[in-house]
Amino acid sequence: TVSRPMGLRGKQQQGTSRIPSQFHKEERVAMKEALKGAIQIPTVSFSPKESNTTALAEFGEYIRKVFPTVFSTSCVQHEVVGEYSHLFTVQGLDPSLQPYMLLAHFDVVPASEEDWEVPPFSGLERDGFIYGRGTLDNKNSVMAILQALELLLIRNYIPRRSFFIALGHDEEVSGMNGAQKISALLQARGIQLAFLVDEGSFIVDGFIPSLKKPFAMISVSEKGAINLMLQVNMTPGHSSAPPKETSIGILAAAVSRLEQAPMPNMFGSGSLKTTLQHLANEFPFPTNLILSNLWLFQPLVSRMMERNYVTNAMVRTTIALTMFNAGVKVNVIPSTAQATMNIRIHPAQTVQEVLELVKNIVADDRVQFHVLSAFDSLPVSPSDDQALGYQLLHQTIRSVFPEVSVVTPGICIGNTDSRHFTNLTTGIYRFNPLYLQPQDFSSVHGINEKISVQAYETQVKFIFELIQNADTYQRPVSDLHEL
Ligand SMILES: CCCCCCCC/C=C\CCCCCCCC(=O)NCC(=O)O
Ligand SMILES: [Zn+2]
Ligand SMILES: [Zn+2]
Repeated sequence: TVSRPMGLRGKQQQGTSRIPSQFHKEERVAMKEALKGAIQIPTVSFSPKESNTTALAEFGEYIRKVFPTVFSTSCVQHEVVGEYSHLFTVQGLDPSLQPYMLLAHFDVVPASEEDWEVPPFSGLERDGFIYGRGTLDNKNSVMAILQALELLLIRNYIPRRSFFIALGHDEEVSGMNGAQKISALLQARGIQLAFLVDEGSFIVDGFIPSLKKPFAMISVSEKGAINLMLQVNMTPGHSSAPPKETSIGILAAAVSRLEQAPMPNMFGSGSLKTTLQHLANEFPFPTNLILSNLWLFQPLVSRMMERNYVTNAMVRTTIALTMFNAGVKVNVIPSTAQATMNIRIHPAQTVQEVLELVKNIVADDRVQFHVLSAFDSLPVSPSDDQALGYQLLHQTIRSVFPEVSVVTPGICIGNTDSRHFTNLTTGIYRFNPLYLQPQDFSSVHGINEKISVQAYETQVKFIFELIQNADTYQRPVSDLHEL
């Protein structure tokens, strides 16, 4: 079924006139140049303790320079939180309306220069694309949110509904110093949010071979995670007379067992089932019938989902080996070997259950387990007709991307700063108004990350529209009758 945004009637609210999302040539040039400048600042998070703080501070100066109206308009207050993160409070005209939040982050993962076609912090434009680390994850959102607000304020728009813009500086390494502190600050002020919009999902295109049309997936939850370090200690010694087993060999065998034994397929108890049911009619025969009758074909579909990395990540807990350390010299048998892995937990499992499974697969008492950090999957946000945030996104997708016929709830396989805001709202939505194809997904944390100039302009337009839609929302007629 293709659900329609039932809660919204698209009618103008008295006193607020609609501003068309049309930008003239000079504005469009300025907005892409502003994004390029943001990409050129290497705001890299290396680890929770190591980031490029000079660049983080420079980024703060940069946004002041390119968005002067945001920083000088009286209805917008700006605060720096946790040294480098930014919180903007945009005061709306109607205090009876519950505020919402637009969330994004401007730190990025490292990028090694030699692998890229263009230098990753150059922000170079080539063939209609702006290249660089952060063009999709997530400086595009940071800049588009501020750009949309700048353009609205220049046009003398005064919002009716208050909203916050929160820009985190350490999302790629936990968000503890940025998003978490912003959340605590707002909680101390007694703020509750109507909803929140963050990065995390897209208009997805080409991830399922027989589905030819792109669809918008709004992630209403995200997977849990464990950062786990395995360690083996053995007696060190001379490499000329090695023991039968070394710390490296024991650990390598343990992690190999983990790679060879995937966690169970949880398709039957996950939200991917709901997502596919929403999409069933978009598939050709016989897939449409198969997806409409999951009671019968669930085993078949759950196996189909395992065929590519992304849909596989949606049906099970995944384990990625990301760091491996041992040894200091070629003729010295090391005492210690360490392997660190990043586990993403399917919502149908808990941290404890997954740790038990991992221990049973390793099945070697010489391997020590050190949990570096862990959290369960996030609560599922509402996506029904009454869910304001979901319906506003739905409405805005329909108007900005009229060619997209299906909007569906889904799960985010990555983690986002939004998980720090569960104390402020039950309506957490992860959606980037951009098309994403498998090769784009590979570039996120990978090489040659890029955004088309046209896609970035559309992202600005989307936020420009979303802010105005949040001001013109009217409760459904059925609700009003009940009053
Ligand atoms: C039928 C379903 C097909 C679905 C295809 C899904 C396509 C992929 C959509 C979203 C990709 C997830 C992006 C994740 C962004 C996470 C941001 C991030 O890097 N956070 C840090 C971290 O997770 O470590
Ligand atoms: Zn991100
Ligand atoms: Zn990221």
